[in-house]
Parts: sequence; structure tokens; C-alpha cells
Amino acid sequence: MVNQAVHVRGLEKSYGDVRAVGGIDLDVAEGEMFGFLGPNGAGKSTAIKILCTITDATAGTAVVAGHDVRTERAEVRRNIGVVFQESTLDAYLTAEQNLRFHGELYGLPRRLLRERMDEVLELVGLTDRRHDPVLKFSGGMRRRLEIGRGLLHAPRVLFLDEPTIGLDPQTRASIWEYIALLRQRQDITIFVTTHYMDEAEHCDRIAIMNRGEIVVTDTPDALKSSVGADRVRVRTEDDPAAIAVLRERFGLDAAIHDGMVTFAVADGAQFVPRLFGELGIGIDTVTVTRPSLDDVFMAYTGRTMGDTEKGDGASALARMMMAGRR
Ligand SMILES: Nc1ncnc2c1ncn2[C@@H]1O[C@H](COP(=O)(O)OP(=O)(O)OP(=O)(O)O)[C@@H](O)[C@H]1O
Repeated sequence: MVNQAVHVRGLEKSYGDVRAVGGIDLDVAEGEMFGFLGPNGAGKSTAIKILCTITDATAGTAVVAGHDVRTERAEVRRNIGVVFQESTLDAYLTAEQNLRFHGELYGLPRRLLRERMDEVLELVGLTDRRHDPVLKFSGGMRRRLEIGRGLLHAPRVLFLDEPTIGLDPQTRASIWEYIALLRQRQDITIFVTTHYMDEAEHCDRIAIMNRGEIVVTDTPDALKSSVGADRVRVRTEDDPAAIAVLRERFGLDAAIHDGMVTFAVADGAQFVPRLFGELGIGIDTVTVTRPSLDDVFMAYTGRTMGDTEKGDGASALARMMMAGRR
């Protein structure tokens, strides 16, 4: 049997009348890269806070790395690493001093701490910058250092909350290269929240949360298939006539969006040659789009991932975590 890194049953959290988490079940296998998506206010931060032992659930159980978050808080904390979107590094300290401070908080013996510092600095590509103060680092380097710091005490589960928010596309790509490398080198489970569709594609499985409930959990491919149809967009010599033919001859419900006749079919690549043969109206351009994770997100939450912007929930989470450590 595959061991569970995260095992959650009937987890609930209410703030007064607000049911932030409404009785969720969740299983994440050891070694999985698991993505947690959902619009603002869906309950992701609250669920993660419970898993990281920052707040208590109102009901239900959660076991992380084999320990109960309610009754074995210290063991859970020893076995998890947490990286928040907002930097909690001390910019006036060097990379190494930031790591040492964290290692001491976790009570790592000196020799082990030295070894682990060498390892994580190498992993995140900052060995030659270890004596530089963090204020000289770029945004991407800071994030890499934070990921390295989250790994210092060799956690079994790493929680990454929006690890690349606010970074440029090139830096985002390089952070994901480090995350991929991390997965190859270390036996670790990664639990990540993101608002970027391309990043969600890196996950083995994704859970989409909406209004306190997990509405679906599956692999990115299976999720895309579940929302089904391909989207076909055509520009023709007579769009209203084309819409009528699509309805009468093909039984398809088409409409004009952004100046193109747009409709959905199960297999666009097979359908397009038929369309050219049988439409009887000149076609200027045609495009076929497979469902994306954004379509999946839209189908399950009624919003696009791009609509979702960060509130201050995660920064509150970062502040609480740091307060908890002192
Ligand atoms: N400390 C709190 N007190 C009262 N209500 C809260 C508190 N924290 C969260 N909530 C409410 O619980 C619900 C879920 O919020 P949560 O921050 O978990 O959502 P989220 O999915 O993480 O959103 P975001 O993407 O914006 O971080 C929201 O309605 C929010 O207003």
C-alpha cells in the first residue's frame, strides 16, 4: 500500500457563521506533487493552516507525515517545510546566516546543520553566493533561498504557497526547474498552491476547491478530459449562414465570440476536415483548442484562474507561522 503523506477526513473550519472549510476529504501519497487550486476565499489557506498546525479544525481529522495535526503538533512541524509567497528572509543577513538561524530554531546539531546547509545551497544553486547579504539577491534568488531554507530540516512534506507569485516568467520557469530537481534528488511530497495554469500542469494530481468544498481531484489530463469538448473557431464568408448550417446539419450550437463562429465538439481534429467538406460556405480560418486547465477551473468554479488574485490571506499565514516559531 502506498503511504499517505496527507490524510484528511471530514475536515471543517468555521469562523463564526463563515464555513471556510466545509468537511473535506483528501489523500496525498508520499512522493506526489499535489496542486491545490481555487478562487480567492475558497478555503485553501485555511485548509493549509490546519495541515501546518497553525490553526485548529472545528471538526474532522488530518494526519500529515504520519502524525495527527491536533495531538502531535511538534512532530508534524518537524516533518514539514513551509515556503510562503511573501519573503520571511532577513535581507540584512547573508544567505548562510538566514539558513543557520532557521536550523537553530529547529534544533539541528551543528555538524548536521553544516552538512544540510551545503546540500541545500547546492540544490538551489546558491553555493557561491552563500556569504552575500540577501538584499543583493534578485527576487528569484530569494525564492530559491527560501525553498532551500524550507528543506533544511529534511522535511517529508513541503508546502509551497504560491511559490512564484510576482516573479517574471523566466524566473518562474527556473524556480520550477529547481522544484523538479528537488523531486529527483529527495524523497519528498510537495503540496503547492498556484494561480498559474502552466504551473498546475507540473502536478501529478490537482484538487480544485470552491466555497469550502473540494469539487474535484484528479490528474491534469483526466481533468481536461472531464470537461470534454474541444473548442473550434472558424471565420467564414457568411458567419450567420454557417451558424445555421452547423445547427441543422451537424446539430451543433454555435455562436459568434470575438468575431469568430465558435462551438464545441468532442474531437476537433477529426471534425474539421468534415467541416471543410460539408459546410458549403467558404472558410477563411479555423483553429481548434483542446481544453486547458483554465477551462477545467472555469467549469468547476465558474471563474478563470486569471481572475483569481491574491488577497492577504497568505501573508497573514506567513506572519502567524513566524510568530509560532519564535
Ligand atoms: N481569521 C479569519 N476570520 C474570519 N474569517 C476568515 C478568517 N480566515 C479566513 N476567513 C474566511 O474564510 C473563507 C476562506 O478563506 P481562505 O483564506 O481560506 O481562502 P483561500 O482559498 O485561501 O483564498 P486566497 O486565495 O484569497 O488565499 C473566506 O470567506 C474568508 O473570508
